[in-house]
Amino acid sequence: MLEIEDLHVEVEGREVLHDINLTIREGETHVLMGPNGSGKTTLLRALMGFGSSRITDGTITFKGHDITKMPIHERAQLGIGLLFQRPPTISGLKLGKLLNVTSHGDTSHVEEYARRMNMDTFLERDVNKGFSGGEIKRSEVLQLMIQKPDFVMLDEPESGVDLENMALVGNAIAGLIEKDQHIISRKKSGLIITHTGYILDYIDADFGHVMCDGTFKCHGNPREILKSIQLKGYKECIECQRV
Ligand SMILES: Nc1ncnc2c1ncn2[C@@H]1O[C@H](COP(=O)(O)OP(=O)(O)OP(=O)(O)O)[C@@H](O)[C@H]1O
Repeated sequence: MLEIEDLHVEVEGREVLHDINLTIREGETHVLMGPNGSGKTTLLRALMGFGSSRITDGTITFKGHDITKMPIHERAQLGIGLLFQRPPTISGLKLGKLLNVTSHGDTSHVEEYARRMNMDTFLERDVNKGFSGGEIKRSEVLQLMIQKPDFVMLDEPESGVDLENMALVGNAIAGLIEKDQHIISRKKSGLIITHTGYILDYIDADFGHVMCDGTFKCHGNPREILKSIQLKGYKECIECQRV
């Protein structure tokens, strides 16, 4: 579904990502770990097409299309969705209106999904305005449930979410990437940034990757990598060099 080849990305004139190679097949879920400032969010923003993450070299292929220079809305139309780490507040745009626009005319599920995410009383509020950290994450997941992307990128979906709502968010994310379906019929793929690994209690991720200083340092079983980071820190990942 997604193929990244030799990607280099600049932010504000500084090369933040280099030599990024990654293949994500249909039905696979990958998790991305790494220390603060290593470039994880920059990668997701480059994959979504934000100009602030400027691609200087390499290619991104999605469903057989070269999307390296494609604008954001066309990538979204092709089936890429992003849950932001810190999404912007959109004053003057009601959440309900945004969901109706995102649903491309099929608004039948908007209220049902909003209720499921405990966001039905937020539909008349401006997007993210005054929302708590956990409410923002529930709102972002709700938007993805309506968008139904084939490839879902999630930037720290656990951050700011209390334990009770973590189950709600975690199960909704599992639904987004069809973890409730048998592996053979699963069509959706995901790339999830996590520091804590809490999301792994709700989705069985297939592959884990560690990013340090703007490039991948290790690939492997997500739970094994997480355990190693918990016990020995990222130093071990850098030395491991299992790339
Ligand atoms: N707009 C910007 N201007 C200058 N530097 C930036 C900008 N955006 C990102 N950076 C820098 O790029 C580097 C990578 O940032 P990025 O947000 O991708 O890291 P991250 O791995 O997602 O970190 P975290 O785990 O803390 O969220 C950091 O050094 C950051 O300061």
